[in-house]
Amino acid sequence: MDEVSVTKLTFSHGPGVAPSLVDISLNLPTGSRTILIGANGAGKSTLLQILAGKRLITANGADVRIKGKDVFREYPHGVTFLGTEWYDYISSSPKNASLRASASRAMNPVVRGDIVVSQFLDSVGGYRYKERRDRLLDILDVDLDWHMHAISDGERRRVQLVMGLMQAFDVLLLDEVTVDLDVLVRDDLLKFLKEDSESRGATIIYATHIYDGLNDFPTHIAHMRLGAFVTQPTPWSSSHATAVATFGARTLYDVALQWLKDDRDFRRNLEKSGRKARGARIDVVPSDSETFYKKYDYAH
Ligand SMILES: Nc1ncnc2c1ncn2[C@@H]1O[C@H](COP(=O)(O)OP(=O)(O)OP(=O)(O)O)[C@@H](O)[C@H]1O
Repeated sequence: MDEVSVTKLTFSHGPGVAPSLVDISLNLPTGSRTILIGANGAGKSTLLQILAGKRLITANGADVRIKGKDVFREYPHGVTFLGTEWYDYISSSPKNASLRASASRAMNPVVRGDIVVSQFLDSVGGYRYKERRDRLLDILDVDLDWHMHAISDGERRRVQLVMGLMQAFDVLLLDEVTVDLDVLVRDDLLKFLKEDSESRGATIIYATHIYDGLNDFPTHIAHMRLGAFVTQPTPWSSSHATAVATFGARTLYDVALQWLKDDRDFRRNLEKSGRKARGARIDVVPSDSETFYKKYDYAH
């Protein structure tokens, strides 16, 4: 049985809004580590949020399962979603529903308040996972005596990651959260996640735009464009020869670059055939906003 399986998933963010995911299907084996690659807006976060049970889908024939369980009916234990919000970090397990609810109300003021990291981590159950928490404190180089209101964004992110990862997961849904980590901490974190996945058979899906230092991490890579897979999750090998044979490029970075160039060409072709274009506009008539702001521009 696949650890994660999705069949015929189409999802729109609202009535009348164009779908962000179109007829997605995927199957990921236990212990796999998949990198989702795609331009901004490709649908990576939406897919991860649906897998995390954070977005409801209408009954349109889609089937979304983790560990064999339908994520909308019987949410499986052991799934962790790490996004950019603090309350994302409380495990999706129903056991934590009340903690998640209070976290979503109270977390943002708390994490910027005058609370010491050790107390903060205990307040979200850190004492239950001491051994793993301590390992993460070392890896993420976090000082238990830091005051949450007096640390940098990157340091706050590190505390956030300790909190999110201290409970062992079976499936980790990771929506780019390493952007403000320094490269050494990021590298140590990726090593930890890889080792953790290998030793416990945990499955990871990771959406990112940072491919440096990631070549040895995934077991699979996938390419999303306009809410669909252009390349389904496909086994990845860090051997240059195998990567060239399968994907036509030597490194993950080169593969991603090629895929994103393909995406841009694809979009430009769509624009040529009538889709609304992006980028600078060569308007002859000034827009209403330009006329308005020019009129009240006292700087000149
Ligand atoms: N809350 C929302 N309401 C309406 N549309 C949304 C909402 N969130 C995302 N979308 C749209 O859904 C599409 C997919 O967005 P999504 O955030 O999943 O992309 P992504 O691949 O994660 O992008 P990025 O790399 O920028 O994070 C985009 O076209 C986006 O405009």
